[in-house]
Amino acid sequence: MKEPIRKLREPIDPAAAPKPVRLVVAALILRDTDSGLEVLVCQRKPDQPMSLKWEFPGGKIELGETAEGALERELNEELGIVATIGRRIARVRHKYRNGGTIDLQFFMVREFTGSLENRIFNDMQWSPLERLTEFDFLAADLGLIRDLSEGKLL
Ligand SMILES: Nc1nc2c([nH]c(=O)n2[C@H]2C[C@H](O)[C@@H](COP(=O)(O)OP(=O)(O)OP(=O)(O)O)O2)c(=O)[nH]1
Repeated sequence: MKEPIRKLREPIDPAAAPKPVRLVVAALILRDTDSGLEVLVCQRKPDQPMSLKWEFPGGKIELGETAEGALERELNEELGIVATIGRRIARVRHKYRNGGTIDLQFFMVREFTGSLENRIFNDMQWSPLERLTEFDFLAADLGLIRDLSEGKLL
């Protein structure tokens, strides 16, 4: 027998409702040097949430965008480049302590046009893969940072 539809007595509390998962894309922009591969790392500003932590450039996927399309847009906004988005290297899900969950996809970028310009970050640096653990990265990135620094992914 079908359950009758019951009237909702309690008002819905928006603060108690689960937050939707945020879909985020980020780029491992790589360059070859005589001493090996380097990747571009970026530091969040002091007035941002999770201030001064390090991350890879990127951001949230907007409605109607593909992951690659979103990343191309973010890299253009943040760094002033037109990037060719390469293969996806990793995907992680992470629950931050504020209750927000992110689904984070990392893509490789080996080619771009334009010159890198720091438009939004506190700082930006090229890091050899084996030195990535010296940066204070966002918690969701830590597994990837360990694997990259141990030469496991690239
Ligand atoms: N771009 C980027 N974001 C990351 C990384 N790791 C990680 O946890 N994130 C999180 C931080 C942010 O909460 C979210 C990216 O959102 P965003 O770049 O569009 O905006 P935002 O920092 O202002 O974040 P928010 O306050 O809107 O949550 O993903 C990473 O390596 N790169």
